[in-house]
Amino acid sequence: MAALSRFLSFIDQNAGRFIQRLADAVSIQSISGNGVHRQDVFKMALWLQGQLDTLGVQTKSVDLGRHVMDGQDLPLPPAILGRIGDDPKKKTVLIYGHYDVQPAEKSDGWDTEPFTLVVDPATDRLIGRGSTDDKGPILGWLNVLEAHKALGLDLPVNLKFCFEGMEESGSDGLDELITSEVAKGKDGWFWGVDCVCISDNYWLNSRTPCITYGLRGLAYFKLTVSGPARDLHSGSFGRTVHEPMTDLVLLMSKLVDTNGKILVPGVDEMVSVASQEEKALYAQLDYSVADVENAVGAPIALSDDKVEVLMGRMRYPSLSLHGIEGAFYGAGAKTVIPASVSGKFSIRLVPPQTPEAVEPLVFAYINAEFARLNSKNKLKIENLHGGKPWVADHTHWNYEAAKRATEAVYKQTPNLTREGGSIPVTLTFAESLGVNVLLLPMGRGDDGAHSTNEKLDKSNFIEGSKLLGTYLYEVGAVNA
Ligand SMILES: NCC(=O)N[C@@H](Cc1c[nH]cn1)C(=O)O
Ligand SMILES: [Zn+2]
Ligand SMILES: [Zn+2]
Repeated sequence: MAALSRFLSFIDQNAGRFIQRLADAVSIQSISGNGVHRQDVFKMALWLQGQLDTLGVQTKSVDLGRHVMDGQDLPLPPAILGRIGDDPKKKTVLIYGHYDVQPAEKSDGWDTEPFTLVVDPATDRLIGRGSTDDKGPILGWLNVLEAHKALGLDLPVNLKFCFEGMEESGSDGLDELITSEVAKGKDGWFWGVDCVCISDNYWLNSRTPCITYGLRGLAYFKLTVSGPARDLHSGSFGRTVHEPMTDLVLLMSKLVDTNGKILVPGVDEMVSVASQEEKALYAQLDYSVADVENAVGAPIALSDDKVEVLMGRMRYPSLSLHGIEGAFYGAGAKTVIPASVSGKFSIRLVPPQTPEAVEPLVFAYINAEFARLNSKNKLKIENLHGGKPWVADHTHWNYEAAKRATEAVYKQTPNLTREGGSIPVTLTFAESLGVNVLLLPMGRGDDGAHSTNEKLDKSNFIEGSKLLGTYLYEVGAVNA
């Protein structure tokens, strides 16, 4: 049997063990967004490095220094770099993924314990935090490596790996590592890379695989309004002082309208209007308004027009309000006037927008709106983190290889998409290595990444592992 067929059979035969390995990974609470779980992120890094070592990958754990998060000085989780194979006749593919996850508590509304992988026998879903974002895809690469090692097969390409533990919280330290390695030339870890593959996004729906050539960028803001020296009794001080929460809610209400239009002057206007030709590309995609409503679990799409909905996700910027720190949110009816409250919101950016171009518009607008309130409270605006949008050449051989692999595994033509989310390091790889970057997702559009009951369908994990391996064979066969 040819190498590829043996690889594919091995994945099917070992599905049970692969799911158990995913359960082991999910059980490590590698939440990067707070200090409480930082040691778990380190534990996850060690676990991942151990797996790669066992599978014959030469690895190194790179210390990325320290950073301050919510006033706490914390060690940054390491980048786990790896390489296997150095045959000059073969192409070299760089794989990126992240081993950190978003926070999750059962009380958020999960039906099961978030860090215990549950295999639902009724739906064949693998439910748990990180199952689809991004532990499932990372383990897909481990499955490919294990199959080749166990079968004594040579990999069709040389592989390099870069796995980070801070993606969900701004990728601190990673850009510096990549640029310093690139500056070392032939001695750098990324020397000789021909293309990059990232599996860290989702199909548009739950039936059609896709390959992705664009990501939105991000500018994340924190808006703090403070007044009294301490929290106040609303009976004693209501209507006697300027209340921070009132000011903050008024400011937050002026950022975006209920149809998604961004109200910060100049932000929406930076983006060109789509031509009829471009709209035709969105019309071709296998997608419907029902797909978005199914993914979010309610009939709340902003438009009945599929093209408008798709462009809202892929082609236009969006502004979302995320939360208010310091506000009363518990059960009961506490009659407090909070002394200081911070609103969090972010803008997803598309070309030609950049965080640097958008930030002054946001600051100027909010300062002007705050001045109109004639409040004696104090306002502070911070830009917490951000990243530029990215668009790739989808006619490149890297995309052609991914398309052939998808057709071979799924017997379907993939949707060619731009993703609404952000992976800031993508642009760093594209610019500093000067090579083509491809996004090859494993999970479906209804996986609920970042949400409650996050899942990866078993078939997506298993067929997705086959896809990643088949893609490597297709790259190995390219003559460019
Ligand atoms: N799977 C990619 C992803 O979820 N990226 C995050 C990145 C991010 C930035 N700040 C917080 N998270 C995203 O929200 O798009
Ligand atoms: Zn991710
Ligand atoms: Zn994520």
